[in-house]
Amino acid sequence: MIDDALIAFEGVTKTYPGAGRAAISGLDFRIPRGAILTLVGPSGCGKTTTMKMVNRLIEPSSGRISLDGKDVSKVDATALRRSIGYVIQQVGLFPHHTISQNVAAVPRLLGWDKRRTHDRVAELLDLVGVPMSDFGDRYPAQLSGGQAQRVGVARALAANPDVLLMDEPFGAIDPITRVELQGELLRLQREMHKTILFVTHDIDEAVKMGDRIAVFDSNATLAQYDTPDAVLARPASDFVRRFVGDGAALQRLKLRRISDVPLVDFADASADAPRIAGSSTLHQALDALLHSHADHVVVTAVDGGRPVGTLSFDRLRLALREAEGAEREVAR
Ligand SMILES: Nc1ncnc2c1ncn2[C@@H]1O[C@H](COP(=O)(O)OP(=O)(O)OP(=O)(O)O)[C@@H](O)[C@H]1O
Repeated sequence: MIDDALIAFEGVTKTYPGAGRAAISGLDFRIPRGAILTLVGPSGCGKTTTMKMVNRLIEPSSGRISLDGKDVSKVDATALRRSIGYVIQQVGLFPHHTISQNVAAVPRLLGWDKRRTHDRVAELLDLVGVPMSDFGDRYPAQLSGGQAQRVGVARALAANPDVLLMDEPFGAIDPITRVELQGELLRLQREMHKTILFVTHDIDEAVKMGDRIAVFDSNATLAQYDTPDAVLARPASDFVRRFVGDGAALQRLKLRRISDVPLVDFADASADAPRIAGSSTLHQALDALLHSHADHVVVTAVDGGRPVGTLSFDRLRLALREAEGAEREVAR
């Protein structure tokens, strides 16, 4: 809902001093409260510039950015930055401070008392899977990249900000840990409902993490702002189509759960059909189908594994087409 936008860009352009062209131009978009917006695009298209204008690390050349209805250029920059969580790729932990001290940085600046700060740090370190009892007294150099990134997330959340800015937060992490961290952030977000601006150059990550995606093109403009499914199903331009690349249909299967699709009675299920939980994605169902000789999977209930129906390859394909049709109806 437009009225519930927490962050709004209106006609925002940034040209760096001496630069021949704008780093980003004519930006207009809104981020609904509690949503994750992923900013994606090729290197140098202006993603980081866009993000840094929200907490005024960079000032726009023209246009207006508002946060909860307030023009950010009218808010004290230090107070603004303390009210917004910020996570970057290189983590940026203070090397000579312990993990606990790092997470406590903003609460200290805000004048929280010792007890409150300690309890908050302990709560957050537990939440991100680097418990204070094991890690609190270590220094950043004594952590793995994945652990340091978790601490970076805890630090950004310390003062419970409404908004999180995340600039390629998992960009330097190995692929397995990266998938783990993505899953954990999504799990946290289901409880936290923060408004998150998440920069990535990886379209797969943008699709997985975003409630909405903003695709920037190499001309420093917004090429498409839409749901991940709509970007994959209906790229707004040749540029977006090329950027999305091959495999858009497969990607879309990752966005739907088996439980969203009407199932067929399991009475006729063949004995060698693979079994898969209804909470799995259609992509996982297809993977199971391709690994078996059966033409359907048996879908089981999340609690207890009781069979609740079957899903065939044809039904899976139909489900994707129907979803596309329904979206077109909504778009009209
Ligand atoms: N401080 C600066 N001074 C001058 N030009 C800059 C500055 N920061 C960025 N730029 C230029 O602005 C453009 C956008 O840069 P930005 O860092 O926002 O892109 P990006 O999409 O985040 O790129 P990447 O994915 O490579 O990090 C680039 O052409 C860059 O060279």
